[in-house]
Amino acid sequence: MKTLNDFNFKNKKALIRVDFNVPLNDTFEVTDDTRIVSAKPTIIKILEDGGSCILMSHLGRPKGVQDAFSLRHIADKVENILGVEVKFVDECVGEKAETAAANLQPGQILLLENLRFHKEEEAGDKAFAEKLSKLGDIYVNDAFGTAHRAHASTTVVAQFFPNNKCFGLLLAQEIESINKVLKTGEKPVLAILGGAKVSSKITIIENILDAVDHLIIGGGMAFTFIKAQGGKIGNSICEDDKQELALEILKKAKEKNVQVHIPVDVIAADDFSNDANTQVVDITAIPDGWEGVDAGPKSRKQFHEVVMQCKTILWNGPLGVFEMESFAGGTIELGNSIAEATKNGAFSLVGGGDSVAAVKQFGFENKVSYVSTGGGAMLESLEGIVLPGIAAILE
Ligand SMILES: Nc1ncnc2c1ncn2[C@@H]1O[C@H](COP(=O)(O)OP(=O)(O)O)[C@@H](O)[C@H]1O
Ligand SMILES: O=C(OP(=O)(O)O)[C@H](O)COP(=O)(O)O
Repeated sequence: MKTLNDFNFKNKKALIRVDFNVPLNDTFEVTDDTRIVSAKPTIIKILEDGGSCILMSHLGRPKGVQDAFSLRHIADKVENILGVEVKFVDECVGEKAETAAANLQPGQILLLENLRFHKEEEAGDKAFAEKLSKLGDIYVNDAFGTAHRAHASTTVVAQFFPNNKCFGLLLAQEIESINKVLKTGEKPVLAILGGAKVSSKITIIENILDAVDHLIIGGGMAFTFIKAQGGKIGNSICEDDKQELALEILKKAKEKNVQVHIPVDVIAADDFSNDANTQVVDITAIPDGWEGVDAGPKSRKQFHEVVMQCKTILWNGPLGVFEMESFAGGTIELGNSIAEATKNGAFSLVGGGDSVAAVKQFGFENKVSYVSTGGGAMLESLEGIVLPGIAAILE
């Protein structure tokens, strides 16, 4: 696996795919700069070698050229974080971009305009990728968050650098942390899957059964499993067409000696609002008109005990509707348990858009071993798929 450290960038132009798809507010300020900060080590290493950096990224999902999605909005923020002047060019291919890249001197940084202003980017167009490739001498992919997309800049462009392509430090670190869970994780290994996207996560459960000793199925995910086993779930969220698969997963887990932990009690609410009436009920007997919105006290205790026994912990998906203060308790307690286990030496990996938001909101960011910069990308990796952006470097 070629990484940045296998190259010396002296007098070389690095064409770096970063994922600067960061959230912006109404006045175009970056509200979460994690992805920019995470790309810094790669950029600095190249500059310190005596090379220059051409940064390319998408931002959002624009339809054609839309100023609201211009990377110009984040250029100052990038400059600020890197501590080096960032030149911006309002194109990513063609004469203007090529001239700007050609004029770049060692130690300088150029930020290209949003790749998705060209439909060829998402189409994985070869001619477009070739135009991008003209800008640099060495291709570096450091965009883990977009590694599950087979786009021109993440995948196709690599073929124009057969001997001059490598992973950036962030991407290498992300791969390593996923491997720590799936391949080399110290036992017992625990996966905690919560949240709401049952259909997109249920395939992940199947895939990771070989890698884990314990599995916690919490949050909105739990109800499909409870209903499939004959429990009464009231108005709780459920994906009826996945019930059979849920039973199959429980059967497979048993065959593979994976211990599955599903909440035994829940906080049920009579309305999907922060000030709904609530009661703690058995998860298999939720009254009609009520829905499970957070883990109950017995479940929290049960999960704490499981977490504390495990040496490798993967967490994706909150245990309740954490966006509402009244239903954040289960997620916070789980975060505390994982923080405590990590302090005692466990390796913990958290990923997923909402899970990472929860981790940051409740201050666990520095108390877990690794917070992934990818949502979809991390989930797809856990399904055992070699992501196209990663495969393109390995080929
Ligand atoms: N019991 C529940 N009922 C309804 N929604 C839930 C429940 N538990 C968690 N959720 C919701 O799940 C969402 C996050 O799920 P998901 O998108 O699968 O997680 P991630 O983005 O971390 O992968 C949150 O918005 C949260 O409110
Ligand atoms: O934010 C991203 O993905 P994520 O929301 O799954 O973490 C990536 O930048 C990919 O963006 P896309 O889902 O528009 O291809």
